[in-house]
Amino acid sequence: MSSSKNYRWGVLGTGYAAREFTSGLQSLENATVTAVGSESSERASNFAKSHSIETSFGTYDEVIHSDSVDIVYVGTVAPLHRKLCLQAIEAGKPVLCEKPFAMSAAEASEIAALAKAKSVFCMEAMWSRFIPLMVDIRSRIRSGEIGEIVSVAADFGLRQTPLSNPRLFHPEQGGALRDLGVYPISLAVEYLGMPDDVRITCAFGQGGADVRAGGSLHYQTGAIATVMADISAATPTVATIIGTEGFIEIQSPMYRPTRAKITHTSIPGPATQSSKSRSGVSARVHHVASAVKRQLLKSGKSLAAGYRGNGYQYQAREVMECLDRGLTESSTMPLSQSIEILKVIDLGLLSKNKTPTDE
Ligand SMILES: NC(=O)C1=CN([C@@H]2O[C@H](COP(=O)(O)OP(=O)(O)OC[C@H]3O[C@@H](n4cnc5c(N)ncnc54)[C@H](OP(=O)(O)O)[C@@H]3O)[C@@H](O)[C@H]2O)C=CC1
Ligand SMILES: O=C1CO[C@H](CO)[C@@H](O)[C@@H]1O
Repeated sequence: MSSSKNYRWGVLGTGYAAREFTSGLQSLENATVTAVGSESSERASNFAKSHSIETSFGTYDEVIHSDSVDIVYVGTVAPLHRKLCLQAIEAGKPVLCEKPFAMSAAEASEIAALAKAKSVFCMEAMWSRFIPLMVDIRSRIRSGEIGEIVSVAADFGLRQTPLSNPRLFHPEQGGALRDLGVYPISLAVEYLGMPDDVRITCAFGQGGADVRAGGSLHYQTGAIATVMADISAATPTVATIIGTEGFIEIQSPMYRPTRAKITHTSIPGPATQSSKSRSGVSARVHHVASAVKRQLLKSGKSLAAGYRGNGYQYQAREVMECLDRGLTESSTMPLSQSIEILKVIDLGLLSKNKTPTDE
């Protein structure tokens, strides 16, 4: 389904995310960016010129209250997300807000509560969930192709320094967990829900930001997720979703993938004649090895799906389709999960085993 109405978007922010999002949005036929806002009228005006946007404002507030804006995109640094989302919702404007959705689960809950009270649409810009391959993977998992999900493993690491990317090393504007960890955690929360126990530890840099974070999420069902995020070292940036009847390996970059592999597994059959005739440990080893071989023989169907442009437009299309249908939330990225992602991050940042690092 694609939205029929033409929606006018107002962009808050003029940085990297705002630029990428605006380019993506401008590739959609039914969306127009009509206004951009910044804390500096010069930055807003330059952004408007380079993206052919008709109006620029030197405040975010003017965009939110502009009569020519139907939907607000919050693309500023995270400490401003709460305030800007609340202002937009108060003004009755649907909001799409960058990740991390807020600075804490408490802030996210406040936004979600106001959106609910005012019946205004609000969604975290977790663009990964709307990338075509992720949509395909979701539908396979929902139809039971790999059975019940018991484990998710995902990492996202970039090799950056405080000089190459100061925002990432700012304890409030970045940090490994809030900036990159949201993607692995979002995947775990999507397929396993809110964990019953979070065991994440962080290594903090001299500037106070967590530069590396890793650990596990545990569920009463016995399911376990492992997550890793790093802003100072590149990691494979891959993900694996494991079910009782198979697994899906999402190739790099796991947050906007185009390739994956699905493997269907089977329960190893009874021991073969030859292994039955052997005795002791060697027979057992032979039996397990041949079972593994049989499983691998059943494996390995490639999944591939490209995406158009920079991929940021799919989340915007979701917002507009939800509005067409009169919804105040997306079922693919519900606010309850944005809150859960931040609960996990809050717990991770509180972890007792803080390790200092030179980075
Ligand atoms: N979805 C994605 O792929 C990506 C998402 N992000 C997310 O987007 C948000 C912005 O990140 P990004 O665009 O990379 O950051 P940038 O540093 O490139 O831009 C930051 C933006 O926030 C505004 N801002 C307001 N107050 C401050 C302040 N005190 N210090 C710095 N900037 C400020 C800036 O100014 P002004 O508006 O006044 O011009 C600018 O618009 C973050 O939440 C980040 O996690 C980031 C990268 C990619
Ligand atoms: O969210 C993000 C997605 O990827 C970017 C790098 O390509 C990050 O910098 C960013 O914060």
